Amino acid sequence: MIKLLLPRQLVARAPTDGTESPFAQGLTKAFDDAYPLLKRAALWSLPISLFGLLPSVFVLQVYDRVISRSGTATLVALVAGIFVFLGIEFWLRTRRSRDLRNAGATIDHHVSESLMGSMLKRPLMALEARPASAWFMLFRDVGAVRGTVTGGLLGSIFDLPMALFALAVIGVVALPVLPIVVLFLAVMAFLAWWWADEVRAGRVEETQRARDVDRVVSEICRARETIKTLGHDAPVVQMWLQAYRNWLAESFRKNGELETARDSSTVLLTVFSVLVVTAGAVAVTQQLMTVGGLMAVNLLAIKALSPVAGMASGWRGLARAAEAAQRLEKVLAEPVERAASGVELTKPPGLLRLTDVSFRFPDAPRPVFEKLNLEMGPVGLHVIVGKNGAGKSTLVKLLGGLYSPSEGAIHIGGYDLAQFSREELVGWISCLSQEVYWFGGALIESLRRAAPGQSDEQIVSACRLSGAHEFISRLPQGYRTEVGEGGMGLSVGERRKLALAQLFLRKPAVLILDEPSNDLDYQSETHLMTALGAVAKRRNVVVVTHSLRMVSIATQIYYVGGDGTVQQGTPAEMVPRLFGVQRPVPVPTPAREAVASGGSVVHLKGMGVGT
Ligand SMILES: Nc1ncnc2c1ncn2[C@@H]1O[C@H](COP(=O)(O)OP(=O)(O)OP(=O)(O)O)[C@@H](O)[C@H]1O
Repeated sequence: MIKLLLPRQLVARAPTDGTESPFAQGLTKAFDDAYPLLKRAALWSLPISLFGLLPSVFVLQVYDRVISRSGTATLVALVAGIFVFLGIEFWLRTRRSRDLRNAGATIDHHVSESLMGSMLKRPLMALEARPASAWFMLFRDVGAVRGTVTGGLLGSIFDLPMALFALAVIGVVALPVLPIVVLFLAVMAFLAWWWADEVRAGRVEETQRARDVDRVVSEICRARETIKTLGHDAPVVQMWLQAYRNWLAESFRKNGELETARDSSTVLLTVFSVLVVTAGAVAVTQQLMTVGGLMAVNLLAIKALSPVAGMASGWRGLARAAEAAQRLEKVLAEPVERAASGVELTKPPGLLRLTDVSFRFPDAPRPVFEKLNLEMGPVGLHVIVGKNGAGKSTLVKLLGGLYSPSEGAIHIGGYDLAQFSREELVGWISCLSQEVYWFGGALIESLRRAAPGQSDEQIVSACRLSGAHEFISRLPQGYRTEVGEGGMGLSVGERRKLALAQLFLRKPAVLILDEPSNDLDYQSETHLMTALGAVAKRRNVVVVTHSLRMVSIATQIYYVGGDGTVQQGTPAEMVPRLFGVQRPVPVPTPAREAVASGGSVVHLKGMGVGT
């Protein structure tokens, strides 16, 4: 019954398009789990509906038995009785509210969990396809869907039996006015349907425009520093105002319609009361009904009309929820990355091999790479260089298994990357992307999150290697320092050093770093070169860089041409050609020592980079 009453859009099974996402149907499953609670809430509603009629019965009895017959004892009994019943009604209402709250929480929890899983488990390219604000708004949609069971609409649906009971009682105590009540009920139901044009048309223009405002605000918030630095306030305010005014105009129009509907129903209800009293008075004078019946019918008529009026005002929330639900169902059905194979394999050597690899972004006019054949590793410092936009980051995302080749295959130590899940790969190949995001919280905890189970000593060693230990030691709370959201309170270079430490802690076979010396000062870059040179003696280190110093200590250089090709050679061969200098830059002493000594064994001991 409840399934029939609930909006069909919210419980309908979405077409799966043959996708295998474990999160598809997340919404339907959430509603299925909440269903027993909703069913029980509906059952509580039946006695609540009956108890809802008590005040009118009380009024009827007071007028007909107490006032006309001076029955004080009857009045005492009636008052005592109504208080008992009101107590029971209160208890029933709290039970129903609790069930509805739990149903709402169940839906919220399940859908949020599915959405979070679906977002984090999808391939990087699919993740990048939506801006951060779009993801954020999807999480807000969950609240709109939850609102269908915790909001007023379901309550109105549950109260519909009360309307029928009220009509039945009116039929008994005030039959002459029943036709007027039924007529008004029909008029109100028709108006409710008429006003629900948003639901019928399946469009919620206002909601869409509100989402546009949210998107613009979110972008402005993220770019606040850039806006301030470039003094872009005026154009940004214009951009926001345009979106805001669009929304306001639509909201104004919608609210105008709603207010007209509300005002009309208020006036109609007054007209209705006047008609009922008039017809009732005539009926009383003709002794067709009692004065008590006349007084009671006013209360009963309100009970009969209020669920219908409630449904009329609930349409808007329903329209929003239906739109949100459709969007969520579509997103949850989108494919995610493969699940873990479940087969435990020993960590392979870090030899990366690309065989006939081509890669093209969807809808891009030309491929970024075509029939690429390369080998890197299993140890050494492999430096990728090339002009902006040539495809360096794309190449390292392919090497890290974050992008899948359009054609060809990439192997690590003989295993095709395509067969592994992200969780499996991350232990073998760890990447540090160009943009580092640092989660807030105590430094030591955030560092440990990268590689659970590591001792404090191992964490400190990794920080020494990445160069983070020096600045952490200067902080009054040291490793216990609480950092704000997004690493607030740390410099960009400090965040990069922390992220590097996390990478070292994982002890992968391949370390991939996209422009790691960005934001680092001369000494820090020297330290990084020393560390990477040391690690590269035992592991495969792949670095994208524009730094000639970093290039100079490479084992091999890979030049991404931007025409789909990659050329490789030693620094002695490539540096003069690519950088216009005769020989590689002299390597700074510490870095040279590290490279020469196989990573300064003393330096590396216990630093989380041993095999
Ligand atoms: N998600 C994407 N969708 C479509 N095209 C993309 C996407 N990401 C990058 N590109 C395009 O692919 C090409 C290679 O981009 P990539 O980021 O790999 O360059 P890059 O060599 O790392 O550049 P930079 O040195 O500026 O970081 C560029 O032309 C870029 O515009």
